[in-house]
Amino acid sequence: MGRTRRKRKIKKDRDFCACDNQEEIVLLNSWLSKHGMRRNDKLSLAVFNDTGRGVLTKRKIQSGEELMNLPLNLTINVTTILMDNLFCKIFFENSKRCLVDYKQSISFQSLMAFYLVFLKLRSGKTKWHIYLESLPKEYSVPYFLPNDVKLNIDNDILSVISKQKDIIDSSFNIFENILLSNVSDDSAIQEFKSSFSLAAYEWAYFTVNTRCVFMDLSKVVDLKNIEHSIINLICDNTKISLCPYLDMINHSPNARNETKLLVSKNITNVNVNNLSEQLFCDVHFSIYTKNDFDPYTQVFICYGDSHNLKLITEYGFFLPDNDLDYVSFTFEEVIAFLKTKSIKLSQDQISFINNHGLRKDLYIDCKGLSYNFYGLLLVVKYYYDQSTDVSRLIYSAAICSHDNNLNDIIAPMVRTKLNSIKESLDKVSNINKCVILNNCVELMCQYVRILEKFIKC
Ligand SMILES: C[S@@+](CC[C@H](N)C(=O)[O-])C[C@H]1O[C@@H](n2cnc3c(N)ncnc32)[C@H](O)[C@@H]1O
Repeated sequence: MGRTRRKRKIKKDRDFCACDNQEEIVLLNSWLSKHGMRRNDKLSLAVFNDTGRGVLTKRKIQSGEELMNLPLNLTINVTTILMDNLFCKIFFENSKRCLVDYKQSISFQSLMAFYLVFLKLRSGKTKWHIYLESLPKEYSVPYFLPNDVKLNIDNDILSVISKQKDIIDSSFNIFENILLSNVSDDSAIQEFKSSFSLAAYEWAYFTVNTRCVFMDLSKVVDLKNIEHSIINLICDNTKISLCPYLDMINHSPNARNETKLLVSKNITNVNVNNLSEQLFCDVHFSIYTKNDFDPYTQVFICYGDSHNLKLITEYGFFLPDNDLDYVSFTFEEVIAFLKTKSIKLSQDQISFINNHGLRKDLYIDCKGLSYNFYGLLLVVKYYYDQSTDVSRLIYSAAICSHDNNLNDIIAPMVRTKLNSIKESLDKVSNINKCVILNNCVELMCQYVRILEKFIKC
């Protein structure tokens, strides 16, 4: 094949379509360079067939290369919120003593989401406008599934959605109340008060959920002496940040990368009252890869070791053949099943189970029973067996965790779960598929494979 034909063939086989010419990306790129972002010049944005929008390298990247480097001022982090006086007025110009009444009552993620809704409403009046316009308009997490579709998806997925809903609803209510008791006559805050909605907050919550990166600023900023700051509202830590462009990189479980905070001047432990934009021009957030990437392939980072239940419910995507997937059972479910087989555990057995922490982490994965599930069943089967030392068996369970006698005890329960997942799959097969539902179906099929393999063993 000649050079030109080879080039043409490579182009034809490509699994992506460049998107650097789209208006919002052109604007994003020039906004980023204007504000001092330095990025590896091999990188550009593209839409990939399998993963959607992501980062492409046009030339070979080698392990150890920096992918990009952002001045702290170009990321939305805890200091950005603290320095935004108008936003802070929401809490300070208030008939309620917000810092006292709502002390440690919201997560930092919720506050970030509230701040994003505020920025979004301010549109062209803040420097973040172009960045916000480049964000996805919607997210493919099951949280957004219609209620009638939710009826037939797996319980594990439903339980995550319900926890997300609790957090979102309760923090939304707190922010609504804070806005109601705000007394500022600033027109921007007035406008925000009348337009703050659950739909906007949900979008912002999942923007933060799917795009934030870990960023520890505790060496640079003093986040301990915070009596009069809105950090008082936070019940967890503030170590997450939104990083434009860096948040365009998709996940691969095989990727390895590291981030660093590069501080060129002597900036340490700055008091939250002395923060200034200027100060942080000299602090940069850098990410470099520990992988090699071939020309015209996608550059990935790893968001952390994750099973598909987490990837689907928190990020809205699915990885095929994910060995980390498992089907979980609750202790109560197992006990109820044993009762149907006339197996009732004695008080001694229950105490042994509690003392050895065997009530939790009961699951089956592609390798079989989890360590705790194996241990629990050992207690069920051998606790009163004179010839067996259950404690010793549990400690050697990590090495020897296959015992058909144990698997047989719970086989009927596993079969019932398997059949119920299959029934749900049958029901959803009649519904028009969307990306979200497809992801849920993929996970349920993965559960079926895991349970079928267990029963066959
Ligand atoms: C940090 S953002 C990455 C950029 C994003 N694709 C975009 O267009 O803005 C994370 C989101 O990208 C998508 N994503 C990341 N890794 C993926 C993968 N391996 N396969 C499919 N989608 C992925 C998911 O929607 C996830 O919530």
